[in-house]
Amino acid sequence: MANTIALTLVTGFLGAGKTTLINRLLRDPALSDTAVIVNEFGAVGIDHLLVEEASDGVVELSDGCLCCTVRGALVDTLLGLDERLSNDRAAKLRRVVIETTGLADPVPVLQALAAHPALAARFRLDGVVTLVDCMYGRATLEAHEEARHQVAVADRLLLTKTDLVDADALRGLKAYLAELAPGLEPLSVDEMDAAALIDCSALEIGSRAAPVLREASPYHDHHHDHDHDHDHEHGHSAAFDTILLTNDRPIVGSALENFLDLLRSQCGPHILRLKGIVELSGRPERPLVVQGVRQILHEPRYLAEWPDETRGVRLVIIGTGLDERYVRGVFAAFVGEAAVDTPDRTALQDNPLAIAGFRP
Ligand SMILES: Nc1nc2c(ncn2[C@@H]2O[C@H](COP(=O)(O)OP(=O)(O)OP(=O)(O)O)[C@@H](O)[C@H]2O)c(=O)[nH]1
Repeated sequence: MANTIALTLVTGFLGAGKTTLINRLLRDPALSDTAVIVNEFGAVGIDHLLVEEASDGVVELSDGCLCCTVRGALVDTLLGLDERLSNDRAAKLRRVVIETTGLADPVPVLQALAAHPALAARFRLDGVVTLVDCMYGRATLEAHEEARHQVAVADRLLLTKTDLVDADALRGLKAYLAELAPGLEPLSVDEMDAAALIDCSALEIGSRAAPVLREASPYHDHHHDHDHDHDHEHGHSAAFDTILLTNDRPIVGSALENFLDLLRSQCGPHILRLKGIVELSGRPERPLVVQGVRQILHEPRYLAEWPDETRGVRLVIIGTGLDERYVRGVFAAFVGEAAVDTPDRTALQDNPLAIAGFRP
């Protein structure tokens, strides 16, 4: 079975909409021959919980960022994919979609895939699909080299959140993207079926990635941080902090609202991404998914059911220059665990701004 499985790398900065696209892909009957590999960043895996069909066909690759520490794990996962899937899915397998973390530089991942003889014999790179968030795309691209690499090597550029910007902003972003990836016409992610969006077989594949691959040294000298709790600093353009906040009891809706509101007002410029699964005390049977990208909180939604046994509150905050002690102190206050030297919740809640949608 030589070289028959198409590989698609889905990339895009934090919060660009990768998981949303993956969920669309998984619902598309045209992709029943597809397996998805979801890469997690940081000490906690939330993404795989948000991938709705967390059953056969979805393989979680956790505890590291694909572009550095888990390249070996990716190779192993691809080579051992048959054992991870049902016989039926393995027999039908024609495509593998790899969702990278938002911070991943796709170049070393592509290098790892291209350089491995056993992989090269079984898989062919169909394309790199890069999602760009129309709200924050420009600022993100200007600030983060990884994001520019994601665009530079894209075979297909997909614009997300076009519904949140006006025509002028969209034109401006497209002009900027045309400088980074000349000749590549961005498509809106809503423009066609999910399967068609990721199918790059008609394009001249590899042509965009090739020069970047040639320029980059195959094993650039990373500072590897295998712990991955904080200081995700290994060749990325800046240090990224990840803070995991957990509490094993449900939280009151208004306390969650006020916590998030305070967090955004006090730490907003330092937050790149916030996501979590929350048990609200008024509605414990269904988990609330909280999503934030920079200062914007997206509409929270309830999942139909809990994806695993864990209850309570799980929130991940990824950012730069975050004051972890402050964030933990405020969280502890809102979940009722204030220590002596942390702020009092009543004082913190004295905040007139409320975020719609959190009350059950
Ligand atoms: N309005 C709007 N919201 C969107 C769109 N695409 C994604 N979102 C929302 O943006 C938030 C982040 O989307 P995700 O799909 O989780 O983004 P991601 O790229 O997987 O995020 P990371 O895994 O953190 O890198 C979610 O609340 C989505 O519902 C879009 O086209 N329009």
